[in-house]
Amino acid sequence: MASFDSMSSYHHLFFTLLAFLISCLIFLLASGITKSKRVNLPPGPPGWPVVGNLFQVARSGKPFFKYVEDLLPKYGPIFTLKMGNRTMIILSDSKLMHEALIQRGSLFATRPRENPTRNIFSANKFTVNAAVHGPVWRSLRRNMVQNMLSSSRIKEFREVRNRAMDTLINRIKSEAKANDGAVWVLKNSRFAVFCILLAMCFGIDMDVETVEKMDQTMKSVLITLDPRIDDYLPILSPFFSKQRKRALQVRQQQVEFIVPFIEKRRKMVQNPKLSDKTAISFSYLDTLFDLKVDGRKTGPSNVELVTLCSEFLNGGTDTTATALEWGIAQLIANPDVQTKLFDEIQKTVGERKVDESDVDKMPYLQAVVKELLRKHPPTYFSLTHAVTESTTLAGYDIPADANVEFFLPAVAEDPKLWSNPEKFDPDRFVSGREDADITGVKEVKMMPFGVGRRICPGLGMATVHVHLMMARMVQEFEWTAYPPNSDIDFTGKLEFTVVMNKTLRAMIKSRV
Ligand code: HEM
Repeated sequence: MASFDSMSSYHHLFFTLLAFLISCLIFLLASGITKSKRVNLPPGPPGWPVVGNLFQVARSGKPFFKYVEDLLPKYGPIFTLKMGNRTMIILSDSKLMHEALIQRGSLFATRPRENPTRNIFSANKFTVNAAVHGPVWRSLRRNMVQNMLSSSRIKEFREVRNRAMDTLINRIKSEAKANDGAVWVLKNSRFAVFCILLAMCFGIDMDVETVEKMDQTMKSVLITLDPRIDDYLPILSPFFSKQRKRALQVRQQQVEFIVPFIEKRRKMVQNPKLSDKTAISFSYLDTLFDLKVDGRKTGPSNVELVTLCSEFLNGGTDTTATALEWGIAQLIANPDVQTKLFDEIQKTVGERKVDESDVDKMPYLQAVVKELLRKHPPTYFSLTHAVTESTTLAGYDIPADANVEFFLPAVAEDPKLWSNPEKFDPDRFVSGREDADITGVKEVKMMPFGVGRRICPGLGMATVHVHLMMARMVQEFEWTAYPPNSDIDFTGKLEFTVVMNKTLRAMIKSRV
């Protein structure tokens, strides 16, 4: 049986390869006759026919961001990588980013076509992040920004945040007690922010078990969304039928798990008497049930609601927790910064717990967080952009179907824009020596949240979360290296965000 199976898959492989080679030939002939002379793409490393640079990237053994970083000295501010049937144009220069995203913002404001797996999970681009620039995107984004993420709405969830912060501190305390003072930073921050977003999204405070199940569901979705080679070479898709089946299964599990929470909330909204004691007065779902989406007659279906809720949770969880992990690592490596921050907290709030309204009165905390987001943007690329119609930039063609990528660390560590960019130095912002508008309107010097029309709508809320967690964690504990006196390794690795290669475990000592 086994040998028959392998024979048939051998034939399968043979005919697919044959088809692949014939397609290569047709492609080469066709592109030779039609296009190659007309499109003046930015320069880039020479690639192979059809696959382009795909195998060079895959075989380099480097994370993609490292591969790109290593090409910068040679190819500079704008270059091309051909990844199978995708043309990727990578920007790494502050002025070009400003031109694309601010000066010519609406032209660069759309998203490229999705691969089939992403289409399943985005319900055919029915999310703020995946929608093309048009009426659906406008309706979904307006709703998210105005009805959920405006500063007045964010304030309404203050109690949810306070509860999550108390839980965070208690979890850290008990983990330290059980492990001679050692705690994992990413895992704990992630749990705290996930609890906040879950409550905001579904309108209930969830117990630990449900939170963990929800987390598992979200994680399996993110793993399924990892790019595969057939995303770039669709001709290879016959070899990935198992993965496609698995993606559909994961989607079904996600929908089956989340729809009951949606239905529960729907009933509560229709009949407030059904609310139980865990119910919160307002939620993201409430804004979505009857949402009018331009160009559509009906509101979102349950499957679409699952998609929009997942976007809300995924957008803000790993990004925020990643910032905390790098932040605590920097406080450990720079004890003078930690002391200065603690002194400011003490001076500002005294013995009571830090409240989010204190943040305005703590310029050093703000400087630490800003420096942290400059030095360690949680994602090294903004989400992929595309142009609404073919255009040129820096004298090169940008075709309408190209992926336009913005490499964020290149500007945040550009020695032409920053003094000592390598150094983690919050004082650069306090002394007035340097500054940067994070929205990039006048100039792009750092863009951890992107800039322009697609700028992260969660920016305001995310900064509240990072400031508050950082302040509470430093107010309660003194952070040092684990194992004691060891050096922190600041290399990063790509998971869903760029996290620390060696996940941060730290020693804490209670300050009270
Ligand atoms: C420290 C935390 C966060 C960071 C670093 C971050 C970063 C980013 C970046 C770089 C983009 C891409 C911008 C572009 O396409 O040019 C983005 C988009 C987005 N973010 Fe965030 N984000 C964070 C938190 C959040 C939160 C809390 C939410 C919501 C709950 C959120 C929801 C979104 C959405 C929906 C988009 C897509 C916007 C669009 O396409 O119009 N993010 N974010």
